[in-house]
Amino acid sequence: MIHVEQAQLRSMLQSGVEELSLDLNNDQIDNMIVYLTLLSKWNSVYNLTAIRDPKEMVKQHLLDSLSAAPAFKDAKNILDVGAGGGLPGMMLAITYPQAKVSMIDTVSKKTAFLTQAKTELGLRNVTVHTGRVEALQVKEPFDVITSRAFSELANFVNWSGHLLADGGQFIAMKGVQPKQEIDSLPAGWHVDKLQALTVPGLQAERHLVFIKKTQA
Ligand SMILES: C[S@@+](CC[C@H](N)C(=O)[O-])C[C@H]1O[C@@H](n2cnc3c(N)ncnc32)[C@H](O)[C@@H]1O
Repeated sequence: MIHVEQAQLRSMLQSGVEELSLDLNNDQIDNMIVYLTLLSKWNSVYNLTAIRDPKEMVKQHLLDSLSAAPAFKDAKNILDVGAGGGLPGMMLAITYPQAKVSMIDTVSKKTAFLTQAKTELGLRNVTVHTGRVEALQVKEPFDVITSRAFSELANFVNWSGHLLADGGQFIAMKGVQPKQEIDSLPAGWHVDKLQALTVPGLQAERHLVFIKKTQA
């Protein structure tokens, strides 16, 4: 991306961030643009995302992920399952440097990109895992487990439930309100809250689904 285009992308991102009323400083916005540049560069070789136009990436990846960010403001230890090119995990790690953000994906070229981006962005709060989430074992369970464009809610909960701390929650990013998936949640889990999201520059429906363990 040439310099002029980067300035345009930055101003698009900045106005979206203002529309979302997010409290991000210039360094954080700059880091998001560095991430976007890396994603765009690696995408030509690694196929990290089908969206190739950087302006569409600002809307459909960066601002889409950032529209969910307020839901994570109190999280201390987040896992992004099926993080792919790092969405929403990278946006959360830049927005909340005080939180630990782990990302997992089965595809090693995607996690190689995430590891490189972590280094280039200087994100000390990021941990990257390669493999299936079902097989992941950690010492410290997560208080929030998230995913975007990952799987049906039942699979998400069944495959990652062992990683959730007591009192923790899943926050799934979905398009249209996933009524059927909610009805098919495994026993012992319930939807605590459903939230419609507005993404600057996008008309598409977006929802957050908050899922918690049902108390016995
Ligand atoms: C459609 S992509 C979404 C990527 C990213 N979250 C986004 O919104 O751009 C789903 C990702 O989940 C990963 N995946 C699929 N099954 C998985 C599993 N069992 N454990 C971890 N990652 C998985 C895939 O490799 C893929 O990168």
